[in-house]
Amino acid sequence: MIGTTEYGMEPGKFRRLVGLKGNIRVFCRVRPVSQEEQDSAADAKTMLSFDSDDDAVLYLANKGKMMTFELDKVFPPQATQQEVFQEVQSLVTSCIDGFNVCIFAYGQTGSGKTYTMEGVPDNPGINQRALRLLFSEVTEKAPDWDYKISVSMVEIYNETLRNLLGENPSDKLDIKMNPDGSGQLYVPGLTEFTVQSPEDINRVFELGHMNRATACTNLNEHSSRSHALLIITVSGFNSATGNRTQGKLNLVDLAGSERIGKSGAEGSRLREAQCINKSLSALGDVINALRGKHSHVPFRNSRLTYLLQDSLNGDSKTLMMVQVSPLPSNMSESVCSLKFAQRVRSVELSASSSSSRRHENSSTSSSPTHDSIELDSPPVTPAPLPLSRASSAGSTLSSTSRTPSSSRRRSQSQLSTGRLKLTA
Ligand SMILES: Nc1ncnc2c1ncn2[C@@H]1O[C@H](COP(=O)(O)OP(=O)(O)OP(=O)(O)O)[C@@H](O)[C@H]1O
Repeated sequence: MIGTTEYGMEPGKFRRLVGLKGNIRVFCRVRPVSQEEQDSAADAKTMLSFDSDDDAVLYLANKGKMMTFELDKVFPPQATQQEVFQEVQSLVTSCIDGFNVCIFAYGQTGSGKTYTMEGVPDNPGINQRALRLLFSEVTEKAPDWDYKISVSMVEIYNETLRNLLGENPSDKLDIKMNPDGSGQLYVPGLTEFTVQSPEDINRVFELGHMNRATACTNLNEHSSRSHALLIITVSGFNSATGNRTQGKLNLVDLAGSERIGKSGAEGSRLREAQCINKSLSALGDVINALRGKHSHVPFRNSRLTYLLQDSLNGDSKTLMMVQVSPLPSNMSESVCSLKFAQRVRSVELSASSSSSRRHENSSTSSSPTHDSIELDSPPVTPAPLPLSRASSAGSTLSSTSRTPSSSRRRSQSQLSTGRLKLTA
């Protein structure tokens, strides 16, 4: 039945889905029509509709045809920030158990990526809610475990990395292979802040926002054309057993995905669009190669995929939040985004049979039934605030612990030491 859905879902349904390791899940969020858009009657009528019986389906009326998109979850315009976060929070907290997690917001400019990830001051998005939840989880009393939460913020603009929590955010960062022969990658000079209080969380976001704004004349335009990454590392140490864990949560607000042809870009705009195209294509290629179990995964084809290498690999968990504008004038971009989302999701289906994918069963998640499914390139086109800065050795949070879910907890021999380490 087609109609605006009642927001909500079968309890526990997605809990099982997000528990799957090594898989990619695809959610879609449709942003509301703004007051301004409503006032301009020409572009106010949405072509999208929802299924009140199935919260994973989106319908789109396009050129007289009704297109159906099946995803893992569709959030209608009335979905709140809290409701969206509720559906991702078990993914977020799995990094306390040692998992690497990536959540990407993908979609054309103005489709709501930043609203979903960053949010607005009085209604924060996934980034802030995630950091607050992780902080409160690890500060819960539990014997024996001590945790450290450290945070980095990076922007990738025209294939250049900027250190948004650094003293000199204009400095360009590089990704390098560790010379110790460990095969690990690291980013020399990347700032990691140890979060020790809720106030630190506020400061992190204020500083990151201010540093992002300082190097550009128009923050909105600039943020549309760059990727913003919040990287949260949670390290645990059990003083009774000597076990160590380390998990990483990467929250990524991708650059706008509009196509170059449509935007008619020239000069520096064309270069920006080409860089965006390159990195979004590289992301698609990496997902394709990983799920197809290709012998070579082209992580090095873009800074974005190179930086996220250890969080896309192996038994990491990935969620793509595809953002869609409800306006008819954005329909062709919405179709492109949704088709890309379906392809990403169909790649996931190769990793577990459709009959088993709604049940937690890690053995199916890593045994693809197809060798490879082609994934096309996605469509393209002030002074710092004082903050408790981590030393290069990293300071631990005092008396922070939580009962570990020991069956899923992975021991690791090394803690991050102020440099972001990536497994090659
Ligand atoms: N779910 C929502 N509820 C209310 N307002 C929203 C929602 N999603 C987006 N908006 C508003 O729509 C506008 C565009 O959203 P946003 O800036 O997040 O888009 P974007 O995809 O990040 O764009 P860009 O790629 O240019 O950064 C903003 O004014 C934002 O506040």
